[in-house]
Amino acid sequence: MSDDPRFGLARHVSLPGPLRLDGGVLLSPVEIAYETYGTLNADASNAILLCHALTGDQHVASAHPVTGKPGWWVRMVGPGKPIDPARHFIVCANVLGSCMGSSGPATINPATGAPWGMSFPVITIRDMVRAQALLLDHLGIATLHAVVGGSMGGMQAVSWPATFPDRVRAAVVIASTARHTAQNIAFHEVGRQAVMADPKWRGGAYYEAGDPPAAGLAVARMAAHITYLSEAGLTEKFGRRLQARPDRPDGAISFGFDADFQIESYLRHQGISFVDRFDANSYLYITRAMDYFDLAGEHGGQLANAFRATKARFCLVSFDTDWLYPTAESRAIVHALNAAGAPVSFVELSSPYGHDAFLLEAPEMNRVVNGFLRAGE
Ligand SMILES: CC(=O)SCCNC(=O)CCNC(=O)[C@H](O)C(C)(C)COP(=O)(O)OP(=O)(O)OC[C@H]1O[C@@H](n2cnc3c(N)ncnc32)[C@H](O)[C@@H]1OP(=O)(O)O
Ligand SMILES: N[C@@H](CCO)C(=O)O
Repeated sequence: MSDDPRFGLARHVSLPGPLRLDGGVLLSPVEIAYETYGTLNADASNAILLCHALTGDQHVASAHPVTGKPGWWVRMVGPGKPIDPARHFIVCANVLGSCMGSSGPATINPATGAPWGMSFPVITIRDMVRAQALLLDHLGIATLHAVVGGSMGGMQAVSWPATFPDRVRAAVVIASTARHTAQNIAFHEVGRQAVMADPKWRGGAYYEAGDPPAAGLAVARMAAHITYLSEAGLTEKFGRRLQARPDRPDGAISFGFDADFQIESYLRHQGISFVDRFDANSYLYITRAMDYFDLAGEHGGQLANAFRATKARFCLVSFDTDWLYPTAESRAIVHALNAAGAPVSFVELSSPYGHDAFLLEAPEMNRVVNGFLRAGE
């Protein structure tokens, strides 16, 4: 860990709260693990809050402590990048319910001295946002220069001006939506049932045995990962090609149930590597939070109502091959912003990579985010 403010500083804070959750529970204390990059300027006007997606974390531009891989948005965050520690004070916090240091099912319930497990309260995207606001209070940041996020990070980004209309000047919402559809909920339910069907899940009380429901979580990730890709991307990357195996040097079909196709081997790899870095109960809680997300529902059934009180500028970005949160979902937000009279720019970008395109090299996305942020500086 470097003390150089241009690089990520890993921090953790235990805030007394209490935080009143949408489900009615008062959470106290509120543990938040977060990273900062750059320096807060004298009038605290250069803060950017980055919001991570479902399985992301605070390590946005620093190496992941388990996998050792570079942070999940090094393409967007860093010296000379659109979100630049030379200009911005960048904050990225592990969301409530996750497993990288913030309060969640794997953390200790102070009332019992044992991990919360499934007694952790059900949380919402708005609860995540409120926890982030507590962190900003702690950091002395009254108003954000911008809040930025993709996928579930975009749900938080679009919720921020709706929840705290005066605390954010700009929101960048990428590959996201203002609500989960029946199809979104359906895929999540398949994943949750895979976790719960694993006998090692034990009703969520697997921490002390040290033997988590890895098989169930891996299957959940495999199913979910398909939704992050596109048919064109899968065809280009794998097609119907067979996986090379030591027992089949001629590359012929094996007529069995091992991973014969490259796509099968790839998905198994994605599933197996995921369980090393993620907690199964957190997966249940966060997917549930996403399923409950319905910004219009939170505002009397009219999405435009969510934006009437804010003066924030908005930037919406979608990808043409994202069938998880297709462009129509971004357009619905744009229409609501127009109806509310909020300034918004919107672009649909072309990419063969589906939903996860926002995590990959996307020069156009960087150009759009850079231009939008600079216009407010
Ligand atoms: C947004 C956030 O907040 S962070 C969370 C985001 N991170 C993730 O979702 C991590 C998992 N997701 C991914 O890997 C996503 O596809 C991306 C977009 C992040 C990365 O995409 P890409 O760089 O194109 O990587 P790709 O999808 O090809 O996966 C590469 C991995 O598959 C492996 N792989 C590729 N082909 C095969 C195959 N036929 N058989 C087995 N493994 C394979 C590679 O060896 C590599 O393994 P490694 O990650 O252990 O090094
Ligand atoms: N692949 C990303 C985006 C999913 O929405 C993740 O796992 O968090």
